Amino acid sequence: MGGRVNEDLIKERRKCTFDIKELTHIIDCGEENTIKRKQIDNYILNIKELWDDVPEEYLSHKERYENAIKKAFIVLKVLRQLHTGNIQITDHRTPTNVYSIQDGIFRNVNPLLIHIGLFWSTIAAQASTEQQAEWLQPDSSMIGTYVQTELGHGSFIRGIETTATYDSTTDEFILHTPRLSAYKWWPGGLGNTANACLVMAQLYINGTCHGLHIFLAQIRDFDTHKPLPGIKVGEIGPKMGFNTADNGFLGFDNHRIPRTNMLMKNVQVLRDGTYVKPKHDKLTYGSMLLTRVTLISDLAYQLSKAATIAVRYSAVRRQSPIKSNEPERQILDFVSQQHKLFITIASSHVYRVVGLWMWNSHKRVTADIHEGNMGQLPELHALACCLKAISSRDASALVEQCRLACGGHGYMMASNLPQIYAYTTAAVTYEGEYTVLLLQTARYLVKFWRLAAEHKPLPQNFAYFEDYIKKNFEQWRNSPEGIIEGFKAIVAGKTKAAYDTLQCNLRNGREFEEAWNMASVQLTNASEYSTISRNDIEALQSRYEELLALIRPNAVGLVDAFDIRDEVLCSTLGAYDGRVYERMMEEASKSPLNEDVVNESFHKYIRPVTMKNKL
Ligand SMILES: CCCCCCC/C=C/C(=O)SCCNC(=O)CCNC(=O)[C@H](O)C(C)(C)COP(=O)(O)OP(=O)(O)OC[C@H]1O[C@@H](n2cnc3c(N)ncnc32)[C@H](O)[C@@H]1OP(=O)(O)O
Ligand SMILES: Cc1cc2nc3c(=O)[nH]c(=O)nc-3n(C[C@H](O)[C@H](O)[C@H](O)COP(=O)(O)OP(=O)(O)OC[C@H]3O[C@@H](n4cnc5c(N)ncnc54)[C@H](O)[C@@H]3O)c2cc1C
Repeated sequence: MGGRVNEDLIKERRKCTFDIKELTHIIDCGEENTIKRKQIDNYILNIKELWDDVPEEYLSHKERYENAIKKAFIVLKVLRQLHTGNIQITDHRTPTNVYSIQDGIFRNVNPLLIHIGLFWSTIAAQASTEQQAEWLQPDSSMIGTYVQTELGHGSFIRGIETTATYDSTTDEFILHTPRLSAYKWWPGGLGNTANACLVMAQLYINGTCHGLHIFLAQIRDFDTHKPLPGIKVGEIGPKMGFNTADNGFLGFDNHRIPRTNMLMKNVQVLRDGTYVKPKHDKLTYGSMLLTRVTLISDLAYQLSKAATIAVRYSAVRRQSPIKSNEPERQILDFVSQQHKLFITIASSHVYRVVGLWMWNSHKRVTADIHEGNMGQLPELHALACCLKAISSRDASALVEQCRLACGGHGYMMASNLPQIYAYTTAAVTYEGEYTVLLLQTARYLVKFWRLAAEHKPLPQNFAYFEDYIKKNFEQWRNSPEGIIEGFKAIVAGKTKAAYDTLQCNLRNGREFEEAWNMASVQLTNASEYSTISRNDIEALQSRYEELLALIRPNAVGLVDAFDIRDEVLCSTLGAYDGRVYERMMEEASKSPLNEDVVNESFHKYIRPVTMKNKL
């Protein structure tokens, strides 16, 4: 859409006091990544078949999938070319959003998300060298997915019922779904797209269960795409979001796969049925750990999209004068609006930085694991659980806050805020449900509290538990260091309270698991435990209001620095030029209900009633 940029946005951009490009480069982790991202964007923007004229909301469930899968394979081809061809990408999984353009292409989810994001990465991390050489061929016919959750078992994966029984006479595993609750349910791309999958199943050898292991199974014929004999597979139906992801169900009726299809890097089953244990029990859960880490950066990016839309709109939208004799003000001038939006910008930066830090920690810990050192794995797991849970919960709450901050227009699908919310809130549940993951972190903290309470040596990271017990915490100081100290006190106090409740439940004769369950609200809830006083809170509040006023002139600059193209934002409210009302009218004109001046339903249903009364 051509035309002038909105006057208010022009003024906002003139007010900005910092170098927007410099911040963009920081966000992209270096100017070279910004250049790379823009190269990819421009390349992909020129592929016409990837860009729709008709908003996907007007398509049926089936049409949406068909449109998305068409695009997914064009994108897959481009990604392969990028890796081998003229634009070199060195580390495509760094969380710098070099592929953020995909959000614009799909406005929803790439049906190959799990194929690219989980299937290949799990093989790369958990298959033996020989298996990788065979399966990770660039011209492989496999389109895969990650099949773990069952109709009856999501969070508690030890309860998974699908079995893989070793048959030494044929050197095969027999995959079986014993009952309805054991049907696999949810995996992305399983419904229609995948012809292969990684299945999490209970391994049985000679009647002994060895727990959960991962197996590669072909489920559809590579040529005809028909389900193989013994496979029942399909799509699970419409969801709140993720509607282009063809999430599916899957049942096995004694389906045989070769023994060598178990992922055997960390654990092996030999030809004679000998089971060779892994070095750590939970290495099989490695893909979940990696995805949790990756998600933090993705959620930061979703926040930056929502903030860009809501801040630009708030600079353009004028509503109510502040003083009665003045013209209507930009809604961005209302301090309550600033409070809603600036926290979103800040949170995006926080989760971007912490996501990158976690990404690097994951790389470091994985390298240690390759050397046989598992020492850092529990801490990484505890951090990943907590940060995945908190970032997804914060991101969905803040995206919703941005939607509300755009008033009624934020409720329009054309604002793209409802879609960003539907996408973001799914992450609270998948890849480890919020409460369940918080309880994993609580389990880790309580272990160290127990050491502190028993005056046993603590690792350096937990020295503050001892400080709390010895009341060594300094008086509250209004400074970044003071805030960190305050947080440490809160963690220590909260852990102590939960631990005390747990002990009390145990003293009252409860079994540990039951005592844990009774303490679980305390284990997941925070309280105030620091030495902060009422005066400190008042000082913090006024500092916060000062900061809102300081950020105000830079608000548009800050979101411009996220450098998200209009084609990715897909929003009538958030485009760079701020021509909100023109875009809204243009989008409305695409509604099929505007195709005919008089809709045929008038003649069929309305007129017979309204005119009958007149006759
Ligand atoms: C690329 C982007 C893609 C985005 C789209 C993603 C689409 C979505 C995909 C999915 O959702 S896939 C399915 C994901 N499912 C889950 O995340 C299930 C969540 N549940 C669990 O992870 C586990 O059941 C549990 C809650 C961690 C409990 O596991 P389990 O019952 O086996 O454990 P316990 O016997 O209680 O032992 C806990 C023990 O194990 C340690 N631990 C647990 N997980 C890990 C891990 N991943 N890595 C390392 N260690 C782990 C934990 O610390 C405990 O240790 P101890 O305290 O006993 O020392
Ligand atoms: C969009 C989407 C995509 C997905 N993609 C995939 C995929 O590709 N592959 C795949 O295998 N799976 C996938 N999943 C499934 C996902 O991993 C599960 O939904 C998730 O792990 C939660 O399990 P559940 O749905 O069974 O919830 P439940 O475990 O039944 O949880 C329901 C409630 O019970 C509570 N609860 C459960 N256990 C405890 C406990 N121990 N203590 C306290 N409270 C508890 C939870 O907090 C929650 O409030 C996807 C899910 C979604 C929504």
